[in-house]
Amino acid sequence: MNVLEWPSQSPDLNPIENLWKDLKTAVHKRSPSNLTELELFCKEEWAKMSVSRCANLVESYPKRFAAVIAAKGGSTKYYFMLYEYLCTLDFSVFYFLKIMIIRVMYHFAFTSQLSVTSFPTVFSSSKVKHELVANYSHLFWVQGSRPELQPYMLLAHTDVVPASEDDAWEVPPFSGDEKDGFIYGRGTMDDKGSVMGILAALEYILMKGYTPQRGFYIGLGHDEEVHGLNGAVNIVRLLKERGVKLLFVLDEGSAILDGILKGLDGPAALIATSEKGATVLKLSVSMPPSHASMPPRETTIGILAAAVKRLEENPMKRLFGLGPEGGMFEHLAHKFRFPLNFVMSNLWLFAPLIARIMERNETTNAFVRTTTAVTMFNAGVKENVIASYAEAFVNMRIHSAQTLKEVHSVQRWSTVGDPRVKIEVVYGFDPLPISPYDETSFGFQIIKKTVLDMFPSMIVAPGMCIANTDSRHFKDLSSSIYRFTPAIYKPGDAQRFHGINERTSRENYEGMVQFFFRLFQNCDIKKLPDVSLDHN
Ligand SMILES: CCCCCCCCCCCCCCCC(=O)N[C@@H](Cc1ccccc1)C(=O)O
Repeated sequence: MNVLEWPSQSPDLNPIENLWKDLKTAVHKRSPSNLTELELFCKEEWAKMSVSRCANLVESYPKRFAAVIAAKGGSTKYYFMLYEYLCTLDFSVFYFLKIMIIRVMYHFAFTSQLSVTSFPTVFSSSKVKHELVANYSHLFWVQGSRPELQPYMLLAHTDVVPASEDDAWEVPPFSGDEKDGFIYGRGTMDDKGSVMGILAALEYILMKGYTPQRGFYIGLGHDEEVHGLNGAVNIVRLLKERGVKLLFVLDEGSAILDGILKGLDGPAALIATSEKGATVLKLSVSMPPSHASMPPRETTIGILAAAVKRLEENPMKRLFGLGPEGGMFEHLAHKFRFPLNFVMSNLWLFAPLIARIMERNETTNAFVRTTTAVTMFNAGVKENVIASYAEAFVNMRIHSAQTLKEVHSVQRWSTVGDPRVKIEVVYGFDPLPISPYDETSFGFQIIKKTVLDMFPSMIVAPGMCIANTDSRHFKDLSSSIYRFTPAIYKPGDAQRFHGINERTSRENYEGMVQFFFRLFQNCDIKKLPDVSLDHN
């Protein structure tokens, strides 16, 4: 028998993928509540698979071949049917499986479709070297005509958090549908918009025959939403092995805010010069299980629930003004309406007052303190058994004026405050260093100039990223790391990140392409006013 080479992760060529889909649908409908049930339901549903279903799938082979050949090896309707289905799965036992499969599929769509059809010049230009890192991340090197100039790097990521249609999206989250001038879909803001914006700008500048003087890298991670430990970390490792040092790095993490900061006249472009630290703590309580008819005075669930409640009722202390957000508000002060302009210019006096106002809103509260979010709570196996084990996960984002060590000790000794609650650190890292933003900082000034080229009257100020980005892995390659996407966000938009109805306006997307197109050229300017070109 002649055994042909077979692309194992090509869902449109492998009908077995459809059977996996059938199996998952059937098991999902039965809602297994633990691993034993999951295994049992899988076996039972697998045994029910009909011979005719298998025969039909095998018969579809010739059509699949024809479709793949017609798509020149690209994706076909068989792939997309399966993909669409996967996007409808909810958060359940399939959560991790789903992330993994969706990631593989996105990669598949990305490499096979985008490269050939959407960005032909990028992928065929002799100036561009493209390589896959850790199988799914992309590293581009765009050769400059002056190798003596230090390169810079743009970052974005192709992976996304899950989205469920059950969550009442206005359009299906993976449709990419356009409605009222907005492109909807998971990833449009975080962070496929940037991926497409950067590549479209590169395609365009190459098509125009522009040869950049300063070489640059583009890194597109595939696992930012799960820490970037394979994508960004391996890109950094490769660059380190090659002895690369970067003039500056630009990633997602802040934007142009319009109407979000109350009292500010007009939109402000906030170029984040740092990002918060983070830690996840696992709290757990154990005790022997017992019969629900003879409950102990306190249960694992009750003890843990009380600890979690204490965490929510005792937020970390206010630190407003002691980190880079202080500089941000001082820069913006003169653009606030009276009396806020006076208040903001005198943070040394008014910071505690402003902090109290800002903490009332969940977005601005993130600038005031280390935040505490209880994100997962698991306990119990049966409704008439006292749970022997309860666990909760607490996600904290650490304010720049605090350290990881300090946060851990506060939680351990004062807030949780119950020795029966075991506290384990799942992971943690300190707030990131503050990148320079004075007149001699090339990266900051070039990003600012590019914003001003597009929006001449825009307020531009250093900002702070309240979440985390892949750029944190690059701190050994550059001391100038900035987080900024040239998109305009209005009230309500912050909630679309990881939420429902994620979308980008046509203008924002076009602005993104324009921004990177101009940035590529601005990085070639000979001299900043009174600055040396290669300052880092
Ligand atoms: C003053 C008002 C500010 C309003 C902010 C408006 C939004 C500005 C853009 C924000 C972009 C945020 C980008 C976030 C990327 C992201 O989600 N990263 C993830 C990374 C991560 C993954 C797993 C565990 C820890 C960390 C995250 O931070 O959760």
